[in-house]
Amino acid sequence: MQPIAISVGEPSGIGPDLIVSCYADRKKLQLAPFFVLADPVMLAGRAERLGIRVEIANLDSPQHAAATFANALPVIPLHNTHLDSPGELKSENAAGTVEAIERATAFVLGGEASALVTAPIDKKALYDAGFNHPGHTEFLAELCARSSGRQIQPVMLLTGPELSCVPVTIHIPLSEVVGALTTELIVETAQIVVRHLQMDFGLEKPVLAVAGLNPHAGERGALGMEDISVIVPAVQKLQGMGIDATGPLPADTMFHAEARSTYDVALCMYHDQALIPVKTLGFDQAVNVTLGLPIIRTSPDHGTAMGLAASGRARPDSFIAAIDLAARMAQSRHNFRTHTQ
Ligand SMILES: NC(=O)c1ccc[n+]([C@@H]2O[C@H](COP(=O)([O-])OP(=O)(O)OC[C@H]3O[C@@H](n4cnc5c(N)ncnc54)[C@H](O)[C@@H]3O)[C@@H](O)[C@H]2O)c1
Ligand SMILES: N[C@H](C(=O)O)[C@H](O)COP(=O)(O)O
Repeated sequence: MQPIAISVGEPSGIGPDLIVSCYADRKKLQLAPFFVLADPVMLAGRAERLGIRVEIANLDSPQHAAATFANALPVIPLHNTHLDSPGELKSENAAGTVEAIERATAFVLGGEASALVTAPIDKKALYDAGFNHPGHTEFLAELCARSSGRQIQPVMLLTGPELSCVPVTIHIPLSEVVGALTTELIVETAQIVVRHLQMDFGLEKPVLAVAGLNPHAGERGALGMEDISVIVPAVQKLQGMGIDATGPLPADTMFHAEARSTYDVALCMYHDQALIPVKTLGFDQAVNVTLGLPIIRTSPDHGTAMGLAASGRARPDSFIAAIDLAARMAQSRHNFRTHTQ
């Protein structure tokens, strides 16, 4: 397997802390080899602030990253510089943050890396600098579409040991959810989820639970019609395709332990319906995965946690889980392709 590419994320947040601390503990954690798209001076500065001894090797390409990994943290330097300003956003840093995502993605698309792990970005800081994508999920879809020349619908999966959820609508205001939710979108999202659960997670016949939108899944139309007019036809279509899907289920009672044991993934209608239960049950272990892309991409489930940058108090667990899951998914996809070709 090729090494994993990591984009540094927002340099003022905890991304750099997690990268250097995971590298320092790589043997104990048995991490798959990775390289980082980052400003090596900023990264070395953060390691020093944290009192972590890390040797950094600047590389031109990922070619020698796996061999280097045992002795030094392989870093492909950004063309843009990153100021080391923990906890303080700097507008000058935005260009390097976007560059890291773009170049790391290109290495995975080009086959020089097996998967992409993204450290968190501060979305508003990038919006203010002219970045016009809601988040990584949508940006990665555009980068992959540009490279493949075909339209890509990205799907966000948040997965933890106790629960996996997919929001059908992602980064949009709650007031726009009803307008964006269509039977076609639910069906297409579910199909992408099923395909990737088979290909990347080794599940032969995934079971989906589809959440309702309104209280009590609309109370038979008395508390909103979308459950009947939009979600029921989607579930029927999916069942007609042979997909094991049930719903719409009242969202308030589908996440308790016994309910969770009946499905592999909950298909939720909006961002917080999906992410609140996953992060509540496993904030330290859950991983954000983008499905629907030609590449594998994972990320920790948390954000930049600016207040913890350079403090030594950022928990690395979700970042470790993101690296581990990326490596397992890359292996699973490789096995799937080998067996189906
Ligand atoms: N993948 C991503 O790029 C990603 C994911 C989520 C949020 N974000 C962005 O991060 C920024 C901050 O978002 P937020 O404040 O809502 O969420 P956050 O996850 O950064 O922080 C929420 C709370 O959890 C704590 N926390 C987060 N990670 C932690 C860790 N590893 N160890 C210990 N405590 C931790 C924080 O200190 C804070 O109290 C926003 O701009 C948001 O868009 C980015
Ligand atoms: N919606 C995600 C969350 O709350 O964890 C997060 O914002 C990350 O989104 P991207 O991976 O698209 O940046």
